[in-house]
Amino acid sequence: MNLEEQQTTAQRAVLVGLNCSAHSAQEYNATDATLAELRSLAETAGAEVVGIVTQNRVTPDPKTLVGEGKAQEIGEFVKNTQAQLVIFDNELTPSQIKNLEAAVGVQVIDRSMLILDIFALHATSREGKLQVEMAQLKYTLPRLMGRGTELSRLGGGIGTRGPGESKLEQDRRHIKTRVSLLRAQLEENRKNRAQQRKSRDVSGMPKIAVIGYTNAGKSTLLNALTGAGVLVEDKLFATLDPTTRKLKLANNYEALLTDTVGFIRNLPHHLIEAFSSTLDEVRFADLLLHVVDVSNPDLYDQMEVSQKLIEQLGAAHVPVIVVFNKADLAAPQEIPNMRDSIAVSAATGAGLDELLERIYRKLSEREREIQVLIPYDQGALLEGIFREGKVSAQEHRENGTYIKLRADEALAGRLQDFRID
Ligand SMILES: Nc1nc2c(ncn2[C@@H]2O[C@H](COP(=O)(O)OP(=O)(O)OP(=O)(O)O)[C@@H](O)[C@H]2O)c(=O)[nH]1
Ligand SMILES: [Mg+2]
Repeated sequence: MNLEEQQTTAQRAVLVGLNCSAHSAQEYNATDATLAELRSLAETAGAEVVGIVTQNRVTPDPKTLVGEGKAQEIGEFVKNTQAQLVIFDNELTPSQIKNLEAAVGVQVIDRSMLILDIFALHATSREGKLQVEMAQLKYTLPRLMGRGTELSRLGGGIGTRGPGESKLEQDRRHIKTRVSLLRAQLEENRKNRAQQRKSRDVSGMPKIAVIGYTNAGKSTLLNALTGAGVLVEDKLFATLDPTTRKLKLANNYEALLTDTVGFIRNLPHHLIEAFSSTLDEVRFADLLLHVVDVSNPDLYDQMEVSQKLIEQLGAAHVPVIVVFNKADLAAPQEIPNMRDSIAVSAATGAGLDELLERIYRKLSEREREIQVLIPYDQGALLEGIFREGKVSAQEHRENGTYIKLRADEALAGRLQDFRID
């Protein structure tokens, strides 16, 4: 049975956001935008949001995050609305969860647990499931530990679902063994991916990764450009497993386009760690298409979040084209004018031809290191090599001149027959 079908009626949920003026850390600053996002996340997980409670406080309360009085107020609200679940926008410690559950009388989870829950619902591949389980064992489990029988009473609700679910009632020793096993399997996966990448590299096709905030339209763009048929949904984190398709460009030039898992603010770091093998697709790409939902009022913050994650993933060196998607929903003056950016609509197809051209141009500018041996009777080639390439080594050999250089696509193409790398 599908996990999503297990929950026949929506769980009624109250959302809570704390805004601490004295805190610079983003996770302590719930805003209208983060709460709107929390609502989408909750609805994607199958909850019905019955109310939102907020508090402004100078610093978080170590015991209950919000103040004691506020916690009681939430409890009242839960009773009046017959809510079954309280979801905090801010990160909670295991002891805060325990104290809050005692105060409000129903299950309490935080934003990261909710995100992991959605990941658990949407993971389909074996690798995806292993990655989610690893993150759940590391993040969710410590927050659910020690509740013993209480857990079975709460059983199966949002925040406790997924491949890690059956492990929740096992003891720490078993969990440790499971974590080591998962780590070994994920390492194996990483090696396989590296191997796959290597064989793709041999094909010489450049690799493009489609990245960006969740729900920006990455899968829709992949489908529109390649006819891939990837699932598209107005839900957060519809895509967890990367899909790669061939992209045909001008002059019979081809590239590999990969759709990736979406980004979101305050992404649990255990999740980034667990997904590192799929996120390697980003680091080793030759070009990133950073897809932005230009119709979202939160677009600048979303772009910043994606930018930071690109850096965190070690992909800051990869060239980027910013794709302002959903242009059909935005007024032209709302679309930012930036270097290396383009407005498109993956839904209507507007702007896609120009995007393909830009991709082609950007990839042709791409430089890579090659090694050539130029026979002495082909000396005329040397002039072009020294004019257009960046030569780092040169040596006269018996059957020609050996040269190591960085060359763009055009030069590398001209030298194809003389390559020895
Ligand atoms: N109006 C409009 N809607 C779009 C456009 N592109 C995508 N959408 C819609 O936006 C929603 C999200 O699209 P997806 O392609 O699933 O987004 P994604 O970035 O892959 O999302 P995740 O995989 O969940 O991170 C869907 O409802 C799409 O139909 C567009 O250009 N215009
Ligand atoms: Mg997607």
